[in-house]
Order: sequence, then C-alpha cells, then structure tokens
Amino acid sequence: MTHNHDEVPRRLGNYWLETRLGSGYSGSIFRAYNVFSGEYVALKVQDINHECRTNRFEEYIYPLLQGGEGMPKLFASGVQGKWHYLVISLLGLSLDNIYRNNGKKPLDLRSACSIAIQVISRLQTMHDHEVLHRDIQLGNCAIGLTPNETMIYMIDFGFSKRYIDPVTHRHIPDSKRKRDFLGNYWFTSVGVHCKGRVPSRRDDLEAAALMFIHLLTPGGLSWTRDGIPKTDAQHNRLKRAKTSAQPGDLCRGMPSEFEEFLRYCRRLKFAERPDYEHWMNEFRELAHQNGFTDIDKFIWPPPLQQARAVRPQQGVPAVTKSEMENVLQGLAKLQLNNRPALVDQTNVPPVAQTGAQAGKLGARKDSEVIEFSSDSSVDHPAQEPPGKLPPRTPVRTKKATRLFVLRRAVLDAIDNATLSEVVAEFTTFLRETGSSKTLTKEGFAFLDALYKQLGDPSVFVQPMRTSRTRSTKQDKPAEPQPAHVKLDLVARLKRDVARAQDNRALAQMVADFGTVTNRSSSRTITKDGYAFLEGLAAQLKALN
Ligand SMILES: Nc1ncnc2c1ncn2[C@@H]1O[C@H](COP(=O)(O)OP(=O)(O)OP(=O)(O)O)[C@@H](O)[C@H]1O
Repeated sequence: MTHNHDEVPRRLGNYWLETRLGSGYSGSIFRAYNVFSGEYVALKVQDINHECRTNRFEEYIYPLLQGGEGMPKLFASGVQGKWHYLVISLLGLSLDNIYRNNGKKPLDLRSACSIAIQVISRLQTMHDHEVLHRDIQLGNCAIGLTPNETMIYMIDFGFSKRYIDPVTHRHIPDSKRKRDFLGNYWFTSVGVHCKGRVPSRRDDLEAAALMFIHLLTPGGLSWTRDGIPKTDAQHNRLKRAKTSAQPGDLCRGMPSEFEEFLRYCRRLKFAERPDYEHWMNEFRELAHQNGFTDIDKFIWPPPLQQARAVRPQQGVPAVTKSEMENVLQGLAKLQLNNRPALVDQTNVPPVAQTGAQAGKLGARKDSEVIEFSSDSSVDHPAQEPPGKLPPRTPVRTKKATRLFVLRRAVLDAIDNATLSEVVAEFTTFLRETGSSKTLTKEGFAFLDALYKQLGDPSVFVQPMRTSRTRSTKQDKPAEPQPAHVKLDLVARLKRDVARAQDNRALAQMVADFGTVTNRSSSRTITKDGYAFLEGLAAQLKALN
C-alpha cells in the first residue's frame, strides 16, 4: 500500500511539516520544525496500515542507538489519526545523492578512505549496541548539516534487528534453511543475497566493503549497471554475476586494502566479532601513506590537493607516463643475458615473452609494459590498453612503483646474476629513499617474490608481512618480538650469508629476514639488515 503524501497533515504532534525530503516504499520523510522551539528536524511518516511497518521497527531500534556517534537523535514518535511518525535529526545529503551529483564518477581515494573509516566505525557502534543494520547502502549513509557536515550518519533502521537475544544474551542462531533475501540488490552480501543465509555482523561489513569498491569503480560494480532487476530471470542473472565476481577482479587497480577487507569480511564466521579497529587503522594508514590529512573527517568536495594525489582506476597504472619511462630506463641498465634457470621450472607455465627474455627491459614496447599498481594484482598483466595514463602526482606511488618494478624484475629474472643486480638495486634504493627505514608493504612484496624465486617459483608463497591485529584463528597476528631477537638474528644472517651453498639456503635466509623484520615493532631495516642484503647480492653473484 502506498500513500499520497498530499494526504499527510501539515502538523503532526508538535511538528509543522515543510518540504518532502524523500520517500521510500513504505513512507515519506519531511523537513519539519518544532512549533515551540523552532528546531528543524526530519519527520518520517507512514500509514499505520502499511503492509511493511518499518516505522514501528525503527521506533524500537532508535532508542537502542541513542548517544552513539553518527546515530541520528530520536526526538519524538507517535500516532496521529492514521499516521505513524518518527522525529529524528535533520541531516544533509546521502552518499547516494553525493555520488549521483558527482555524475556517478569514481570517488577520489581520500573520500573513499574517509567513508570507509566512518562507515566501519558506525557499524562498530551499532553492533556494540547489539543491533545489525541489514540494509547498508549509499542511500542509508548521510552527512550531517553544518557544523556536522564532515560526519557520516547511519539512517534507515527499518530492516535492523537485535542480534543478541535480550533475555538469554546469546547471539541469534544460524540456520541451514534458506531465507528470503532481505536488504538491497547492490550491496547486500553474497551469503545473504545469493545463498539465503541468516544476516550477522559480517554481512553488514561485507555490504560496506562492496559499497566502498563500488565508489572506486568506474561505472560502479558490474551487477549494478543494468538497473533494478524487474524479472526473476534478471534477478537470478544479477545474483550469478555477484556470486562469481572475485575480490581480485572487483578491486583491480585499487589499493590492496579494499580487496583484503572484502576477503576478510567473507572469511568471518557467523557469530564472530569483526576487528573494526584493525580495518579503520588500515584505511587510516592507507590515507596517511598517500599524504591525506584529517582523514577521519569526510570533506566534500574533497580538498583539491588531496583529491589529486591518487585516483585509483580499474586496471590503470597509478603512475605518470614520464615516471614510468624513468623507471624503465633505470631497469634497462640491468644486463639480462640468457643464463641457466635458477631452479627446475617444469611446473611453471611458460611465461609470455617478457622483457627479460626479449633482451633489455627498456626495449619493451608499450604493449608489453608491466602493470604498475599498488595492489596484489601485479602478477596479472594490465588489461587496459596502454597510453591511457591519467595525469596525477602520486605521493607514495613513486616509492611503491619503484619497488613493484623491482619485484617484477625478480619474478622475471632467469639467473642469479640478474637477481644479484636487482637485490643490490633494492638495497641502494631503500638506503636512499625517505627518512624512514621502515620496510613498506611493497618492500615485503619484494622479499616474498625473492623468496619464491630462490626457492621454488611454482609454489604459492604465504606473505611474510602479516596483520598485527587480525583476530581470526587462521590469521594469527604477528606477535611483536623483543628487539634483541631481531638484532641477533639479523647479525647472524649478515655473517652467514657469505657461506650459503645454494639458492634454497639463501631463500631460507630471505624468509628469516622478512619474518623477523615483520615481527619487530617498527619493521625497520637496521645497519646489519642492509649489510645482509648487500651480502645476499654478493653471494648471488658468487653462486651464479
Ligand atoms: N534524517 C534525515 N535528514 C534528511 N534527509 C533524510 C533523513 N533521513 C532520510 N532522509 C532522506 O530521505 C531518503 C529516504 O529515507 P529513508 O531511507 O530513511 O526512508 P525509507 O522510507 O525507509 O526509504 P526506503 O524505503 O527507500 O529504504 C534518504 O535517502 C534521504 O535522502
């Protein structure tokens, strides 16, 4: 049953209704003001006979959330005639309004990080108050009005539910029985939408992850592009597309945090508490690495300088053409002659003609240009046609890009002499760049590649850099070690590297070095660490 909003009285309770702000399936929302105080509010009104009495559910949920950051205030609720009304804080634009007003263009990375931090924080607040949202979408996140315009609020609790039983204090039970889907087509998790599972905290987070990815994807998530499905066949097609989309494909060209976050949400168990703090910190760190300041505030439109810093685009390298040329010229100096393979590679599918095999890397044609991206998809050659490099001035990208190029050179290397040169270059580069000697994610990715190449290029290698705070059993956090453990081990590695007999022994040393660096509190490279890397380059040459 729908209603004509012209029928809604001009006054409900102590509130005088002005303009209509929006309307959904079950009711309308008006800008209104308190006739006594003059205070402006938003008033949600619904016919009491409506088949979907979401106002009643919201009336139950709002009090549970009062006082939480980013939760609208509930001022009043009641019934007048055939109208049920809820009076809540008046807010500004929804993220859906912002996205549409911006021509549905992908958002800048600063805005995406800021939204990610705030939305995860809102979900933490709701979940800590024992409530699931169950309908996370752009239209249900709204910014405040001045002076709260940098705060994202959560709205529309019509589908929300307590997941802790108020009597037994136990988590709601899971069920094998398939349920009808509840939520929205675009962002509701694959488990709930496509497999009929019972929603829990993990699904709110997965919906948020899909929303962030959507905001960074040109044209949005693929299954959103044909509009709302009108038939069962269309809906089934949408579900198939959603189910089969792999995180790596959805997030190609984006910073790896987005893909990792989606994977993390999908690994969570039904009743498991997500590690909200960890993910907020990951997005803060990502923002920090890109030079964004004040990231806990959502600033729209984004500050000009910061918006320009990095704008991730699907499959498009995040470097300028001239930066890419510089890097390639540097690599061209490497002598890559045909020498025996490092290890038995019969298990490895033949690699397409790479720069290493073709001769000098600098001689690569545009179509052979390797992918520059600060995500884990660097193993896949860029799908985008070359020459589509957007102008930008990345802050962190230069360092990250250089490290990725070196990592690629490791994977392409076919002999120890080449590896020796690449390791020497990696060491010099680390010594020369930046005031911080911290080994970045890209630095660890280099070590992973080196370990794989020295040991067995055909096997999957568990990354050496692990999360500090991950709470699932599978991903044990890396316990920090006392400083002397690292110092002792690295000193030993420095001493022993010159005595290593073969590549496998060197591989083990690289793994030990990466692991101990990861477990040190600041992940820095010490003087002995540099000496070890230099010794490694020398020993590789000697073992050639
Ligand atoms: N507190 C508010 N202040 C200002 N605008 C709001 C507020 N709450 C909602 N709106 C606007 O009204 C729209 C509909 O709001 P809401 O989603 O709460 O209603 P609904 O009837 O439950 O909608 P739907 O059925 O589409 O879920 C929102 O997208 C937003 O643009």
